[in-house]
Amino acid sequence: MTIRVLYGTESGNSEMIAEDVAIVLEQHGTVAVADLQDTDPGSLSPADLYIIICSTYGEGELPASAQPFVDRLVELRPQLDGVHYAIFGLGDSGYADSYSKGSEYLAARLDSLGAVRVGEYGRHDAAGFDDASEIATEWVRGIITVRAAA
Ligand SMILES: Cc1cc2nc3c(=O)[nH]c(=O)nc-3n(C[C@H](O)[C@H](O)[C@H](O)COP(=O)(O)O)c2cc1C
Repeated sequence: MTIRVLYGTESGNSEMIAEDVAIVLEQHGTVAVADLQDTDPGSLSPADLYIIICSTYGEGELPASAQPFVDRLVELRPQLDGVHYAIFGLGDSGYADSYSKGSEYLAARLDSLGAVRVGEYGRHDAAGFDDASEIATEWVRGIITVRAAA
């Protein structure tokens, strides 16, 4: 199994978080980090575990680097039964009507194709004072615990 950390970003925060999360995950196996825009939705495999880090932009939209992945996902509609993923959404609750909607949209598309979400939905709210990296690395340790117990 490879743990594949996929990020969708507009201004780079999710990429930084993906790199930090990958350092934690490297203690648990083989890890590969990739931008969602370089990922083929048809390549998602039940043999791997996907850790998705994705922000929200515009008014509840996907960030630029996640958009082509989701467009392809909607077009191809690959069968994702048995594909396990965990997701961490970066957002800002100051955008009250669209808080974290971009990552939620991505998760909903994966779910609709049969993928199985693992563990808690991770979140970082830029309106608060929490350090995104600390929140995300703690969250991903929880994901590993949940997977190990499965
Ligand atoms: C122009 C702009 C629009 C944004 N729109 C939203 C939004 O609708 N909902 C939300 O939860 N966060 C929104 N955000 C906050 C971003 O998701 C947050 O800053 C995040 O950390 C950016 O991560 P990234 O650099 O990986 O794209 C917006 C930020 C900017 C600058």
